[in-house]
Amino acid sequence: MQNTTRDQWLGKARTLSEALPYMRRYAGRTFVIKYGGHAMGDAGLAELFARDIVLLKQVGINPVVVHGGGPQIGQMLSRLKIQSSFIDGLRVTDRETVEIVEMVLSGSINKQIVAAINAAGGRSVGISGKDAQLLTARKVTRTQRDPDSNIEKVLDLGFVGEPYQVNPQIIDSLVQADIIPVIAPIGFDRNGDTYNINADTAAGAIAGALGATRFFLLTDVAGVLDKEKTLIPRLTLEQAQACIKDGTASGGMIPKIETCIGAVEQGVDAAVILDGRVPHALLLEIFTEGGAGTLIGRD
Ligand SMILES: Nc1ncnc2c1ncn2[C@@H]1O[C@H](COP(=O)(O)OP(=O)(O)O)[C@@H](O)[C@H]1O
Ligand SMILES: CC(=O)N[C@@H](CCC(=O)OP(=O)(O)O)C(=O)O
Repeated sequence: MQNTTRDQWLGKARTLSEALPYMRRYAGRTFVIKYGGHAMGDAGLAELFARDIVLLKQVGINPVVVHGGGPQIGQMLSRLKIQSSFIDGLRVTDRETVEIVEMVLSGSINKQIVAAINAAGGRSVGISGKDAQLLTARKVTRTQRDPDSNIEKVLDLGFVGEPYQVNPQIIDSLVQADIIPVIAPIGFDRNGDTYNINADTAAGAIAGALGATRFFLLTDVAGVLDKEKTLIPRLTLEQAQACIKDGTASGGMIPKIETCIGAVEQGVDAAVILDGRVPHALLLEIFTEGGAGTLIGRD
């Protein structure tokens, strides 16, 4: 019994000691963390996530949180009896829907995350892509070939946007004031229209514009899995492309990998896809030798 306790203590000490070189390496660096709607489902996990973000700040890293909330938007729309459909993983968003999307993302979810970080001892401020012109969006278009006529038609997704211009000044100002920014993926255009932006895409564009050292995508799988469902710990940009081409990645994993590739090409050192349902997934990934998810980097 006594030995177990001693071994446990030694184990904890070893883990803390192992973290030291990583703390040194990452002090002063910016990490962008995309916190997905599935990953934030459980209240206990959400509290641990907030504590981990505060810990990162405490050891000198500058965390920037970009959140999603797809399942929560879906719940609100069904409560209001508004139908919702998706094209290529993007929610078709009419004028009525974009109001609900903004209300759920910028209103309730954003403030819940901010409150959790503040309750864990951090100083956090919630903004959306509309604040200080952070995310100018342009309308997303998709085309589909009609199988009978073979004619390509343009599909209208409504107010679905993609980042066109990222102006990260407001993030820099918050970071310099030691505040942890929490960002809702809502954009605007010059006509004053509001756009619903996929949270992965928004986070990747922000990570790229900030030249972040790391970009983390917290999701509901261990990372990128191979065809035998085994976790792939590391992918080069070429290998990541191949995963999409050869069908290893499908569905929601495709835009995630594409976003990671885009972020690395824009100057992010490495992007990591990891399981947000694992307690302290971020800490394990950042401060331990093995890491926890799939790291996508230049080499
Ligand atoms: N090779 C793969 N490795 C891991 N997940 C994959 C792979 N191919 C497809 N997926 C699917 O991608 C999903 C993650 O994308 P998505 O559901 O859009 O996540 P989120 O809601 O967190 O944005 C996984 O739950 C899994 O079903
Ligand atoms: C255009 C589009 O599809 N926007 C997403 C925005 C939220 C999101 O991306 O949330 P997750 O990261 O939790 O999936 C949506 O409406 O669901």
